Amino acid sequence: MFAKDIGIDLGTANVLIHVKGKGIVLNEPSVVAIDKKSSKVLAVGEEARQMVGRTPGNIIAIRPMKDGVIADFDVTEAMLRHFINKLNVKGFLSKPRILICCPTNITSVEQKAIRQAAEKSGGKKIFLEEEPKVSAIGAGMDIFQPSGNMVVDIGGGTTDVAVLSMGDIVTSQSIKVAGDTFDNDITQYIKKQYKLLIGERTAENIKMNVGTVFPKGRNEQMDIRGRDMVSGLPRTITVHSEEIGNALKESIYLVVHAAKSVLEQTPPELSADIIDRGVFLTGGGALLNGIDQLLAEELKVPVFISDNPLNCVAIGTGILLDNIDKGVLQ
Ligand SMILES: Nc1ncnc2c1ncn2[C@@H]1O[C@H](COP(=O)(O)OP(=O)(O)OP(=O)(O)O)[C@@H](O)[C@H]1O
Repeated sequence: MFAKDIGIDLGTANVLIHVKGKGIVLNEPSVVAIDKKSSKVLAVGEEARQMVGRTPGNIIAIRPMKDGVIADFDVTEAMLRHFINKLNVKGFLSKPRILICCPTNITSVEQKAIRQAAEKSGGKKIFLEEEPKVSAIGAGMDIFQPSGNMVVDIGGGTTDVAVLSMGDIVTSQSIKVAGDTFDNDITQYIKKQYKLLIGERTAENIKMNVGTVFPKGRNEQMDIRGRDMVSGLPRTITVHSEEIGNALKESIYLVVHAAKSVLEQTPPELSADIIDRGVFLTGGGALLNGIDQLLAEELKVPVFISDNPLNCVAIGTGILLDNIDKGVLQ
């Protein structure tokens, strides 16, 4: 009987689900809205994201996996179950195998609980895989050959840097500096410079539309609204690329530093391969303006933004599941 195997990118910012034969069927933010009094889940995904920063006192819209770790396990489990149930796995001809990629820093207890949540939702066999490996595969790298491949995956909560060869990670580093940190840097800068309070979503919009991390990068401006810290009233200001670039500088150099230290620990033969093939950027942070140019300048190797960086992990799960009979998953 044909089972539609399922791949899940359980990211701190977004959850993507890939179903064999269908491609990516679900792509939603990792947000859950909860009624504080009854602890009832009111909304999950995009519907819950619309509520962030806009809820009345008794409702909270939370990101259960903020900062690259599972901050609230019960809510993460409820979210995972909600998304799998949406696929109506129980209506499949036979139980699917489920491959889940989750944040790199989670504990073995959390891993076990994620497995159990997926099993309860109807999975026959559950596999967990490391995110940088799967994103490298999704970016089109052939990591199963005896040659060096380097990937820098900049997500919402973590940046994972890894050198892979023969299907496994040779050297790697994971830091809790990624998209959320950049948003927070922008919020703090606007607060300090303009005495203006802005929400999470405004900070993210500034990062995407005006932000740059390369000195000769884009030169844009944008009007933003927030609450004046002195008068308490709404106020509009205009921000420019250069000032946002300065606000992001410190965090970006932590990413550069992580990439450099992984390269420094890489065996020379594999380093030579990386010079030939270049470094691939995956995850939403790969879309940050100028990040490819900055890394190329600092690492002295070619750097490429992969096609569809936000989808690499989900695409990678599909490729692994297609090759499951070759023993690519344990
Ligand atoms: N155009 C863009 N410019 C800059 N950042 C962007 C852009 N598009 C998305 N992002 C950022 O990418 C991040 C989300 O990326 P992604 O979905 O790869 O993370 P994730 O897989 O959920 O997180 P993690 O890998 O930490 O678990 C968010 O911080 C988002 O703001």
